[in-house]
Amino acid sequence: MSKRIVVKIGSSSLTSEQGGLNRNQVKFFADELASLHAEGHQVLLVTSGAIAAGFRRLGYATRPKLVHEKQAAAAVGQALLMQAYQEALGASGIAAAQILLTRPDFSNRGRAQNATRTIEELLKQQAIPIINENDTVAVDEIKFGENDSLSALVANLVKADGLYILTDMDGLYTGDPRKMPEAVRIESVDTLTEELYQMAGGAGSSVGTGGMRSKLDAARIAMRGGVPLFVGRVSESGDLQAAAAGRGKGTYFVPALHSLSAKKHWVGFLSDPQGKIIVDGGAEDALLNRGSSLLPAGITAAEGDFHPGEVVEVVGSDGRVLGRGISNYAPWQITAVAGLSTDEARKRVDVARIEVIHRDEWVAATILKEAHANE
Ligand SMILES: Nc1ncnc2c1ncn2[C@@H]1O[C@H](COP(=O)(O)OP(=O)(O)O)[C@@H](O)[C@H]1O
Ligand SMILES: N[C@@H](CCC(=O)OP(=O)(O)O)C(=O)O
Repeated sequence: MSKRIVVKIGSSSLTSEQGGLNRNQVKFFADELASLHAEGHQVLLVTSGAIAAGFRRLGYATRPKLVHEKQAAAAVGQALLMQAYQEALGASGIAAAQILLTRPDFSNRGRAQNATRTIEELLKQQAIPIINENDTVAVDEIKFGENDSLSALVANLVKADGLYILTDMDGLYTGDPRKMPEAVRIESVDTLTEELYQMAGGAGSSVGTGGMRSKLDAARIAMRGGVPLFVGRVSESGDLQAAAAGRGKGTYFVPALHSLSAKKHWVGFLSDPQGKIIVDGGAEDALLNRGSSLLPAGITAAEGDFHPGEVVEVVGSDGRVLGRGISNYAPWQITAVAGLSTDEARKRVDVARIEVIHRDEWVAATILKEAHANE
């Protein structure tokens, strides 16, 4: 059966500690991806390595530490990286497509939809989208730094059937095997516990960034999106196909069966609320206990500067956050109809939908907390 597969390859698998791209490794991974592609799967690649590939070419002796230096190194290395993938995938007749993303590309629904549409078209045309963070424009507050979380967000965005995070270690161990030789591999994980986080350490080499800790962060994102995840090593021909078939050298993370719709997932976990709507006790009960939409009658006020279609928090009369949803109204329209019956409201405002927040575009705070508790 054809699957949609996101593969993430870390800097440590593609570059050497002294800097520079290992073209043989790029060729090896490109061939692995081409094999999956030839089996009829839709393949997306999230690749790191721009900074590590570029710093020596730019004249730095070691991987730079300052943000603008890393950005400069990435600008050089990203071109080298893409050139190597183009060449290696081209040999199998596959077009390699570069996509550079930053955090707002996920939190802004319009941008997320645009990215999705482009990716869908590339997949339809049998290309392999090759994704990295847009390092030259990402500043501190919006930077992923490592690509593990980025790959999980991509997997959720495209509703992947699986995410494969490839690294230099064959899975998550009970401790960092570089420091604890007695550590043993964990074969499968269905709940992310504090204990697991204690076992996961930082990066294993000077070119890697997040270590196993950032891979667990990625697992948290992928699992709440319902995407199964594999973290492990692909070092011999056929390893990636084996991993995709459930026989990989690594750890499998199995998400809970139920998951939110893509839209609710975006509202709950990716969006950036732009304001607040304050509601009375009746609306609170309707939203939290009766699965209803938010109607004008239960609203007391709106705060913030948001536009219809943007996400807002819904707050009870005591200030507690009840959840968040997409507002179909601007704040002035809410003020005009707050407390009115639906019929009265219809006479005062011209809106696409009379529900201020539709139930399909609403996520209760309890669901968000539950998701965190299970992580
Ligand atoms: N509990 C653990 N199990 C396995 N590896 C671990 C663990 N804790 C820390 N690590 C380290 O994580 C490294 C992989 O992450 P990282 O260096 O960021 O690579 P990448 O560039 O592939 O993302 C391994 O080389 C290993 O040294
Ligand atoms: N965007 C950066 C990623 C940095 C990095 O090393 O990430 P990772 O391999 O996930 O630890 C780059 O391409 O260099």
